[in-house]
Amino acid sequence: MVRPGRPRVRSAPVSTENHHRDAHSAPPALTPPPNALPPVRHPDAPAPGELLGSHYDDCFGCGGAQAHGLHLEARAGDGVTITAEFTVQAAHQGAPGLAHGGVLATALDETLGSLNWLLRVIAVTGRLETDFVRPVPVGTVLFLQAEIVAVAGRKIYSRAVGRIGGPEGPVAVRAQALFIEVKVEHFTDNGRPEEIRAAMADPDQIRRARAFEVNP
Ligand SMILES: CCCCCCCCCCCCCC(=O)SCCNC(=O)CCNC(=O)[C@H](O)C(C)(C)COP(=O)(O)OP(=O)(O)OC[C@H]1O[C@@H](n2cnc3c(N)ncnc32)[C@H](O)[C@@H]1OP(=O)(O)O
Repeated sequence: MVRPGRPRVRSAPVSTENHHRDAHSAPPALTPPPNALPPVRHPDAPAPGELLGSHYDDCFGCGGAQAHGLHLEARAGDGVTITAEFTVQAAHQGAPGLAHGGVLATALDETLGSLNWLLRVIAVTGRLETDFVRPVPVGTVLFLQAEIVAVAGRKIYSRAVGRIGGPEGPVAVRAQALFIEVKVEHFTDNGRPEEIRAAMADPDQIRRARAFEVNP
């Protein structure tokens, strides 16, 4: 029933195509092309089980210096896979008591971004498609699992799921992504000079940036 005085929202026919995709099929821009290759774990990648640590202290996803950041902790898995954990804090709410969808997308993005370290490639997110399957209450630990599916030139195709209630619990969020390999100049040419200068002055950061950049 339409209440008087309330503008009526007209809905156009909606394609149901995306609603019936299973977790393993991808929309066209996220489907690896026929010439794509399986990802190759770099010989110097962190060993399975090793914590990756933060790539940058001020990163909203993993940095320790961000009071309201996610403080996401990622751990290398077998092959080109990663697991990560993130505890939803009160600062991460959208609806009362529930995680904001953008924060959950950030957790997926950060986990997927960390995967590229296993290839020793610097890459940024080009496309990130997220399905929000279940609400995630404040206080919940989100258990993330991610893997690189294929690589085609500079394009890295990956996917991730986030579960609640335990590492084998029900899926709350999932994502498919396309990362694009970039040179370190992507950051040095575009980032705000103060932070770039500070990052470059930290010897450890430089080592990490080099490690990310070079795939000998
Ligand atoms: C100090 C240093 C520290 C370093 C630390 C690193 C840590 C990392 C931090 C991690 C934090 C977490 C992660 C984050 O949050 S990363 C932050 C969020 N992401 C960004 O800010 C990226 C912004 N975008 C760009 O800079 C450019 O658009 C990029 C670099 C991505 C591509 O521009 P570029 O000019 O270079 O390349 P191209 O345009 O020739 O495209 C190349 C190919 O890719 C395909 N394509 C592109 N986009 C899309 C799309 N949207 N859908 C589908 N396809 C797309 C394109 O068709 C082409 O395909 P093909 O024609 O070859 O087949």
